[in-house]
This record gives sequence, C-alpha cells and structure tokens, in this order.
Amino acid sequence: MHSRLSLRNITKRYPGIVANDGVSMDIDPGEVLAVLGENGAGKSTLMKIIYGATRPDEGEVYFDGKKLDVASPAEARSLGIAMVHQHFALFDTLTVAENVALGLTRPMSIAEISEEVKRLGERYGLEVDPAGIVMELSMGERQRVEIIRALMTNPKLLILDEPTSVLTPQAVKKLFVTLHQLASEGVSILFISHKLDEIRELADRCVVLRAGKIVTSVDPKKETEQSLARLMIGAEPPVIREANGTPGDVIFELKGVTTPGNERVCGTENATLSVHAGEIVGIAGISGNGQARLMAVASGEYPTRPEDVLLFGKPVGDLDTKARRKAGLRYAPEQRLGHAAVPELSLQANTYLTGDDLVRGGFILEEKARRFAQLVIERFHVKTPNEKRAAGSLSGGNLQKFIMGREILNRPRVLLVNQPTWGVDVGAAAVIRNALMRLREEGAAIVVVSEEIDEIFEIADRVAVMYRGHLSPAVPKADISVEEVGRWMSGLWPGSSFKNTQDKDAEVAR
Ligand SMILES: Nc1ncnc2c1ncn2[C@@H]1O[C@H](COP(=O)(O)OP(=O)(O)OP(=O)(O)O)[C@@H](O)[C@H]1O
Repeated sequence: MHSRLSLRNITKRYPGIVANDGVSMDIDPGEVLAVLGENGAGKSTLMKIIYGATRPDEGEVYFDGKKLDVASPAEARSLGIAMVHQHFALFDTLTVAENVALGLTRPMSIAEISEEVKRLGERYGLEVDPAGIVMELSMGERQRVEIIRALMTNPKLLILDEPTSVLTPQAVKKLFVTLHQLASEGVSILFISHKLDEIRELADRCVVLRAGKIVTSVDPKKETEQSLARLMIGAEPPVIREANGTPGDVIFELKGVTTPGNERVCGTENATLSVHAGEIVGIAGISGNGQARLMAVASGEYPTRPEDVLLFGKPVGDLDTKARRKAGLRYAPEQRLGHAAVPELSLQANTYLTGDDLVRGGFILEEKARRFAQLVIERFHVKTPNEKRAAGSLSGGNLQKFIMGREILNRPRVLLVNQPTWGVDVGAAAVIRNALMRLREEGAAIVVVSEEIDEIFEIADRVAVMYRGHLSPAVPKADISVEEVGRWMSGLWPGSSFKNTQDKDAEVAR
C-alpha cells in the first residue's frame, strides 16, 4: 500500500530565511498527523506546498504513489486535497454560499449549495447561514465556512491549519468527532495546532518542526503537554507571572450601552462594565455574541452617545479611536490582516497606523518609527529578518506578536484586546500574557475578550461572559469555576433574562 502523501527533501527559501529545509515525511490513508512547531517554524509553508499554493525550490511530493507537480490549489482540490486556512481565504463581500461555490470541483447551483451547507452544518455542528455576507460574520462563523467548504470537495487528504482557534469547546468536540469519522473512512488528516491538548486528543502521530527542519516524530498520546512544548521549543517553556498588586480606581466604564444589531451582526443590550486601574477583566463567550460590537463601542470604532462610555470619568462615547488613543486607550482587534495591519505595508509602516507620536506636522518620523518597530520585534520575539518586511509575509503568530507588541509598548492606560493569543505558539502566548500582566502591574486597566476559557482563567482578575449581546456581571475569578463560565456562555448567569431559556445552546452547555 502506498502512503497517501509522501514528501521528499522539500526545501523552500524566502529572502533571508529557509522556511522548509529538506523536509521528508509520509502520511497514510486514514492517519491523523499533527505538525507542531513554533511560530515561523515553517508549518504553513509546508502545507501551502502540498496544496499547490506555493512551489518548493527543491524536493518531491507523491500523492497515492504518484509524483505530483501541483501548480495550483484548484488542481490540488481536483486531486482530492482540501485545505482549511489559518488566514481565512474568503471573499468578504460575497455570501457564504457564493464563497463555497468558488471552491467547488463540480458545478452546483447556489440553491443546491445552500442546502448542502445547511445539511453539513447540522451534521457536523458547524451551523452558518448560507445567505450571510462573509464581511459581517464573526471569526468563528468564518472558520465554520472554511471547514464546510473543504468538506464539500470530499477530500482524500484534508489539511487543517489551526482549525479550532476560534471555535467553542463544544464545536471543537463536534469537529473532532467529524475528523475521527472522516479518518475512519480513510481520509488522511494533516493538522496544525498550537493547542497541545488537542494534538494529544486528535493525532495518531506528531512531527515536530524547528526552524524549517523535522526534528522528531512522536506518538502524542504518550507525551504530556509539557514534554510536547519542550520538544517544540527545544527548551523549557516560559512560566506565566503571578498577579501582584491591588486594583486602583475605576478608569474605564461602559454605562448600559445598547446598540442595534442586524441580521448578521450582534448588537449590545444594556452592556455595563467598570474596569479598575491595575486589573484585567476577561470576557468569555462564543464569538458572534456581541463581543466585536462591544469592542467597537469601547474603542471608538462605533460611536455612541458620549455618556455611554467613560474614560477616567469623562464621557468619550462620541470620540473616535484616535481621540481615545490620545486619552490613553488603545485597542488590538481580533483580525490581524486588514483590520489591525495592512498586509502590503512593511512592519515599520504598520506602526504609523496607531503610532500618533510617529507623525508630526503631517510628516512621518521615519527614524523613530524604525526604532519602535525594531523594539517591538525584539521584545516580542517576532521572527522576521527586519522591520522592512511586509506584514503579510510574516507567519500568523509572528504578526499577532507584532500587533500586540505595537499596542502594549505604547504603554496604554486602558487596553482593549480581542483574542490576544490567537494562532500564537505556547512560548509566544506566554510572552504576550506576561506582557499583559506587566502592563496591569503598572496600573493599566485591561479588557481581554477571549474564546479560550483557560486563557481567561490564567490572566484575568475578574470574569464576565457575553451572550446574545448581553454582558454578564464581572465576578472575581476565585468566585467562579470553568464549568460555570461554560454555563454562563449560554446566558445562564444569575439574574440573566435568559435564565429560563431552554434553547439549543443551553442544552449543549449542559
Ligand atoms: N511569502 C513570504 N515571503 C517571505 N517570507 C515568508 C513568506 N511566507 C513565509 N515566510 C517566512 O517563512 C517562515 C515560515 O513561515 P510559516 O508561515 O510557514 O510559519 P508557521 O510555522 O506556519 O508559523 P505560525 O505558527 O506563526 O503560523 C517565516 O519566517 C516567515 O516569515
């Protein structure tokens, strides 16, 4: 029997970097293989080569025993190779069904596609509205579209580049059931994840990439999370610092903010939150429950009545993001490319976007910006040859580190962060979380929206949950358990108007 896929001596160089360095590996039919590696280790590059999105400089790819020279993703798909990307490869202005249509290998009408999207969504717990415009979907919903789109091509090899980063724990469970089912039907699965527990749960085998080379191949079920982290980094992973210091005055408030939603975007309903200097409030919840709007309201991207948002006790609801930055509030949004950074611009030029002190009298202070970009790269261990590189050429995790570093090193008094460690490896996640803890110790008020309950419990002082636009009270972390937060994620917090809901979400949470 042939391997489903064999790689022989794959090498890919980019200016100044060998992204893949003589990689050889095999994957059998029905095997689930995880690829583990730090940000920038070369995982995505390898997947793109298999999928025909990038050409290797050297080496061969064999699929079902036949030598392949895949020139394009369309060709890969027609051979039975499907990929779920880390950076969603969706067209923002098209509907879900239209996006799916673009990835199909056989012609289907939009009506047929919509039916199929619904059917697959229900079967695999990946519900999404086929008529929804992608631009207006949450990250979690976009991820679901990507996965459904891949499944619709009936792949023999399914490549998943961090597919669970924005899925709820329940959706991850369902996805894993789906993937196990697909594997038992003979589909080979190549899976990139930074979540070591997921690798242990899902994969039959795990290869570790370090600086473009495979350093080892292990049975992840025989490893611990600690030992996997050590294999990946080549050293002990950093430890998260303990929270020190007591919170000060309330310096940031949302005062019963109600904003209209529409069919696609969840608004907010009487959202109230007070954040003290020197504390981190974590907001848990499934994405698409109003977190994006809440952050837009808090940051100034969605103006409200002045008195809806208070910064240092002053009404700022009608001020834009720039004016709020001037007053000491900064925001690191969820979407790295397009929202937080311009992919075509260099890292240095991306510092101008929120670096108000890098521009004077309409002129850019080039040298200051260059030094600042270098400082971010150094402090946040961003792997890139230099600050002149385009943001879009960085690996996903490295760009995330750069964006977080850009905002944190500006020393904001209030920091709003949406998914701070999305797609970031365990070592780098510790760097980011520690930087947030340090900022908190220095007296900043920090709001972290995260779908990772573990992350919230690791860094937050108080925990709140968002559900259908409603924000729960923020309670001290010591007063609530992970299970309870899980229940609150279905709106079941004390005093909530959803307390008696018997809907599907609540069923799932139980
Ligand atoms: N188009 C490109 N141009 C220049 N350099 C690139 C390009 N694509 C990738 N690289 C570089 O190749 C290296 C490997 O990147 P890759 O995206 O494969 O890493 P990764 O292991 O997937 O990281 P992450 O976990 O952060 O997604 C990185 O140093 C990256 O900056």
